[in-house]
Amino acid sequence: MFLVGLSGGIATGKSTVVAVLRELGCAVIDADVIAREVVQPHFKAHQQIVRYFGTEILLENGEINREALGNIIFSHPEKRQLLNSITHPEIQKEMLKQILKYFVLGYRYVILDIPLLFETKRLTKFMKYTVLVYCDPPTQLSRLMKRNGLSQAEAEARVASQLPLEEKRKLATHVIDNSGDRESTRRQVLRLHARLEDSLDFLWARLAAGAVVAGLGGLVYLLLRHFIS
Ligand SMILES: CC(C)(COP(=O)(O)OP(=O)(O)OC[C@H]1O[C@@H](n2cnc3c(N)ncnc32)[C@H](O)[C@@H]1O)[C@@H](O)C(=O)NCCC(=O)NCCS
Ligand SMILES: Nc1ncnc2c1ncn2[C@@H]1O[C@H](COP(=O)(O)OP(=O)(O)OP(=O)(O)O)[C@@H](O)[C@H]1O
Repeated sequence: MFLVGLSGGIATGKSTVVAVLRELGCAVIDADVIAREVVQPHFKAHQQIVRYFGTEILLENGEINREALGNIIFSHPEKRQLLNSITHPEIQKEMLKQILKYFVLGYRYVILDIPLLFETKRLTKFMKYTVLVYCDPPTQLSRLMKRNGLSQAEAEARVASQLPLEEKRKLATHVIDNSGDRESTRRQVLRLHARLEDSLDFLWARLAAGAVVAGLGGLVYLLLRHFIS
């Protein structure tokens, strides 16, 4: 089994790409979804967030007010660091559990959608491939402003809280450019999927070649033993 890391910048289109991969039957683990689960009331991370950020970041029902917490952490790097140090270990534990589940179910590769994959450098070494969902910076900004109802300054602060896309581009093994329409992105995802499947055939071919070499070696050994004795 191998792992494929999928990342991007904020609002560059990771979820849009993941929707197509899921349609194609791929196993995908979404770090943003897990990040929402691990901060539900009664979880350890929830208590720690309230301890450090105060009850003013809670909604009336006790859940985290994500908008309020976002406004704080995207404009204060040290508070963002603190939130990351609370949530990231919990997110990674849950991701590991889900990887094991897919392994047991017999999936041959799992795609991990991790927004901060390239920022959290030690994670990339577990990935056979890394996919960057890219879109040009003006498009990224306008999609983010529109989707989250943010001002230009607010959207820029969120983009600036991550490694620049051009840096991530250099680190990724594959790039999907989502600057165009959804159809163009879909075609690129289909190509990526075909490559992942080909790479599986390649792995099986290597395993088969290994088995043949081992078999031949065994045969030569038996023949030698027979003729020598
Ligand atoms: C700050 C929070 C409350 C904002 O919640 P909200 O529902 O508005 O956004 P959502 O969770 O859907 O995230 C949207 C995008 O914001 C970006 N983002 C989220 N957290 C961070 C962060 N700590 N640093 C940089 N970018 C981030 C990612 O690109 C992500 O895809 C939330 O993102 C959060 O709890 N973040 C900390 C956990 C984290 O690092 N999540 C990212 C996945 S590992
Ligand atoms: N090719 C496209 N054409 C037009 N709009 C798009 C396209 N791709 C994505 N969008 C829109 O841009 C916004 C961001 O896309 P999406 O939610 O897929 O990004 P994301 O990277 O998953 O975001 P996040 O960083 O919040 O996780 C959404 O409102 C989505 O509908």
